[in-house]
Amino acid sequence: MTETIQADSRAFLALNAGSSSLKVALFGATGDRALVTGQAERIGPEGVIKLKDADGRALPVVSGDISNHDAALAAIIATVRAAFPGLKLAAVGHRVVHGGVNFTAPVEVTEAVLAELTELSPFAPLHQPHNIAGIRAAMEAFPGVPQVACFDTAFHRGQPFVNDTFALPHRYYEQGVRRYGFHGLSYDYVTGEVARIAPHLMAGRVVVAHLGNGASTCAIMRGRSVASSMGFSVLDGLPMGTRCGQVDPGVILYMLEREGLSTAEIRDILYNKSGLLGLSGGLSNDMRTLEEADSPESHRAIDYFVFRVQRELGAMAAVMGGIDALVFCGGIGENSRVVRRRICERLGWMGVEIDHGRNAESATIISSEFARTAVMIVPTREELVIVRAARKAVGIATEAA
Ligand SMILES: Nc1ncnc2c1ncn2[C@@H]1O[C@H](COP(=O)(O)OP(=O)(O)O)[C@@H](O)[C@H]1O
Ligand SMILES: CC(=O)OP(=O)(O)O
Ligand SMILES: [Mg+2]
Repeated sequence: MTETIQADSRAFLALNAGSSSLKVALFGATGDRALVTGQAERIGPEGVIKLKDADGRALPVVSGDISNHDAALAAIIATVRAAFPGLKLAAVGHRVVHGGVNFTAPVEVTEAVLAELTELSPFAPLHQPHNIAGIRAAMEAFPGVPQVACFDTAFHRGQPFVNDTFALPHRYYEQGVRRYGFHGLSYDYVTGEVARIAPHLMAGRVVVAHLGNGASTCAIMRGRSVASSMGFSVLDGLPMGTRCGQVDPGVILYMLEREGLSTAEIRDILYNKSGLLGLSGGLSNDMRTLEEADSPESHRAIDYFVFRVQRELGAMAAVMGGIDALVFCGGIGENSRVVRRRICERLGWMGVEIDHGRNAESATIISSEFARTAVMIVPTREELVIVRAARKAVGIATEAA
């Protein structure tokens, strides 16, 4: 069946709790090939768990309950344990969405670190509590094994002040009310891949569109993040599965003053009831379902999504004075040919022109031969970035990708 991990070998587990998914990967001490990859997706009543070994064979799932993130995590750990009896881990790496001002690099988790991360939960309520629960669950399941937290915000921390701040009284900046940006583990991986596949492009101006259940864009100049569409919390920028993306703050005042809503009710609207779900009149937060529905409600949601991605990509190119490459990643960016095509059709003015055949095949390079701007698809591997950090934390050098 599955490849066996020898008793003396050291394995690394990566956990990545997204808003709609819980992704997992098991790696050996070296190499980029995972022994197991998989995920619980559409977490909720219709959720499913799929795990496969290095050869793509499905692992038998131990428990199918994935009505919430905790149940999904328990089922995933049980499944991995059953597939690798006697599994010994050298470290577990975790995606942690918010690292605030202080966490600018991966860190080994202690109770003090957990306390600080818990303080940041209100700014990423769909993620941070699951990230922290994942760390606690892994501490319990694998006692004594180092837990390494890897931050989505870290990749962006070197951004220039003008992209890092809001135009609020300066004391807010001092208090840590900043434009952090997220999806940094994904952008880190994509940056490495573009540098490997097309080094001349990474030496220039690259715009990445991470389009998943959460979505953001990032402007990357000579390999460094200089701007991102997400801000202080994971709400800003693009519309997402259930999150609103950019809204005029006056709308929040309207909800408070005119509608008399409580902060809990407003939080629920902004995080859970908006985005594709809200726009489609409650039809779905899932792009696959919306594409299949082909109804006025689904069109409304997809049209807005495409329009806002177009706007944000234009903004990212503008802050760099132009663009050399556009890269798609995330569940929608990697898989939805229709959304990619529709976005790219609106970006001809910035030299984007795709080859429809390559786009239909989801090829690595989908721009047409003579297009001024390269367009690429890079399936993101946040779990690999996490495992590389976990290996580093326990003193195993990671070979160059
Ligand atoms: N084949 C596909 N076509 C269109 N959308 C897809 C496809 N596969 C996945 N998606 C979309 O990707 C999104 C989930 O992205 P993902 O990056 O996995 O989520 P998360 O943000 O939870 O990590 C969902 O909206 C899903 O519908
Ligand atoms: C930061 C964020 O929105 O993450 P995800 O896309 O995994 O929900
Ligand atoms: Mg994700």
